[in-house]
Amino acid sequence: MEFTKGHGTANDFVILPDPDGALDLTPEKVAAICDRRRGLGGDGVLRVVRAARHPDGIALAGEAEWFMDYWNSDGSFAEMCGNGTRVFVRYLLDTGLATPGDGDLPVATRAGIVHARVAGDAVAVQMRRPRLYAASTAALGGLALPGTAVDVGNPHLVCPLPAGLDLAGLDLTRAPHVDEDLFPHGVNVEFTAPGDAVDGGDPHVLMRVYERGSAETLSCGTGACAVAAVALYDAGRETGTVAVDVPGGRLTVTVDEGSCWLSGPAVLVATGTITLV
Ligand SMILES: N[C@@H](CCC[C@H](N)C(=O)O)C(=O)O
Repeated sequence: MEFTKGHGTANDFVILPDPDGALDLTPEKVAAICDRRRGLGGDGVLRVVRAARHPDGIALAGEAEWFMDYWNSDGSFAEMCGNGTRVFVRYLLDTGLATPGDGDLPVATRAGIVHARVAGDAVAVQMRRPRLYAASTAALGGLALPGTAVDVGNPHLVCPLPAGLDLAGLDLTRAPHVDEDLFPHGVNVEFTAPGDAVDGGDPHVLMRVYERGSAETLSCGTGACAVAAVALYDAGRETGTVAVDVPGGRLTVTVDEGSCWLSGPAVLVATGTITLV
């Protein structure tokens, strides 16, 4: 079958077109596709299905033609993927499955409808406003790092590093330990440090992430939204724009009264065919 490879700030995905939902995709097949040695390699799979043809999308079919069926690289599902949605939109437009109309392009996801806007290399998606809901801790290599739990449609724990700890030096080859009662379905853990001042005086944050279901990735869009919401809260603000630098590049997050815009580059890099066994 056909595939396309794409990424958003080096968060990379294998895109599988399956308009009628006919593909027998299983966790094992997704894990095999995402294997970086034995497969194509990717942080996740984006299956492109008509909303009306997927059980998780059918209720949204009146609002969006396409459903982003997102899978993590270990074969698990997630409710939402910010960078994935941005790459998904790039794919819809480049392949002509959607046309850039006058308004925003709606995409159905497990976390509801997301609206997208394209400007040159950048794709921006409007998601729900992040909700800060609990204090918790991530344990990493003997360190106990306090953080804030944030719901962006999927779960996050944002842990600003104490002064003196080097973000680049963290060992993220293993999953941080988290409170399994607070996060019964797992959690994405973001570690942050303050960035240099940026023009306009908006907050600027450096971030690394250990993703549920995909281990360390070079970027996480929903994670950047969670990090931005915490940075604004810490600055005594409810709304504003935050530059979030991840190992794969820069994401810009604007939190307003009712939503959160995530913007950054989204590119397609290869197409080909694979045999799914
Ligand atoms: N990289 C994504 C998030 C993907 C889902 C996550 N691993 C989860 O299980 O919630 C993003 O860009 O948001």
